[in-house]
Amino acid sequence: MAFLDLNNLSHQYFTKSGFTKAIEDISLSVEEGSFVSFLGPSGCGKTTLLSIVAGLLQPTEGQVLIDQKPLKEQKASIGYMLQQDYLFPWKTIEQNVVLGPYIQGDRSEAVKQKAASILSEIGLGNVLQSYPSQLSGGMRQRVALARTLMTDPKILLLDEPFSALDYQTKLKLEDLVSNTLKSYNKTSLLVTHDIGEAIAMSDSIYLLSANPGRLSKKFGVPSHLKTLSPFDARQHNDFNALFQDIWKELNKLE
Ligand SMILES: Nc1ncnc2c1ncn2[C@@H]1O[C@H](COP(=O)(O)OP(=O)(O)OP(=O)(O)O)[C@@H](O)[C@H]1O
Repeated sequence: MAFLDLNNLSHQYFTKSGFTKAIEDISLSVEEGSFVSFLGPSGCGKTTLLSIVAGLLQPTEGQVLIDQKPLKEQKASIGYMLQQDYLFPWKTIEQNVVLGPYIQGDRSEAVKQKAASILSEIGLGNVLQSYPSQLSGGMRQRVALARTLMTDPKILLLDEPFSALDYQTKLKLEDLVSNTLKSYNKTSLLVTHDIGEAIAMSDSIYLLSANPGRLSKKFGVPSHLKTLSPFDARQHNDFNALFQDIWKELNKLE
C-alpha cells in the first residue's frame, strides 16, 4: 500500500502582476522506504511540489496523504535537505546535530549518543567537537543529513542537496545518502537537474513538463544498478541506456 499519495495537486502563485500556474494535476503514489526523483526543465515546479509535500505551501487544489491521512492532520515528521547546509557556525558539529531534539526539550544523554552513533555511521565520528568552518562541503552536507535524521522524519525531501559539491564528492555522497536512507527505511523525494544522480539514487524517476509542471513520464531504475557503486553503475550499459532515454524525453519537454 502506498505510504505517500499526492492527489491531483495543482498550485498557482498570485502576484501583483498576475498569477503563475506552477504545477497542474499531479497525482502519484510512493511506497514506504522507496526513493523517488523529479527531473524537469527549470521552473517546471519541482521546488513548489516539494514545498507542498513539506506542508510549507498549501496547494490551490488537491491534497497530500501520508499513510492515508491528510498531511495537516498528522504529525508525520518531514525532513528537508537543501543545497545549503544551514549549519550554525558558532556551534560544534555535535551541537548542530542535537539541535532538533534540544529545541523539542529533549536534552537527554540518549540524544547525544544517537548523534554520535549517526555521525559515526556516516564517517564523521571524529569531528563532534569541530566547527562547521573546519569541515569540507561534503562533510558539512553529511552533518546536515545527520541533523535531519535526528528527528526521525518519515519522509526526506532533498532539493538539489549536492549541486554545490565537486563531482567526486557528489558521487560519494549520492552513494552514502541513498544507502543511509535505505538502511533507515526512509521514504525519500529528490529534486535534481542531474540525470545521473537521479538514476544512481532512485527506485523511480518522474519527469515534469514545463509551464505548468505536469507529470510527463515515469522511469523505473533497474534494481541491479543499485547494487553497484555510483562509479561502477555509471559504466553499466543499462545506466547509459536509461540516461539516454531520459535525456531524449527531457529534450522534448524544454
Ligand atoms: N513565490 C513565488 N511567487 C510567484 N511565482 C513563483 C514563486 N515561486 C515560484 N514561482 C514560479 O513558479 C514556477 C515554478 O517554480 P519552482 O521554483 O517550483 O520551479 P523549479 O522546477 O524548482 O525551478 P528550478 O529548476 O529552476 O529550481 C516558476 O514559473 C516560478 O517563477
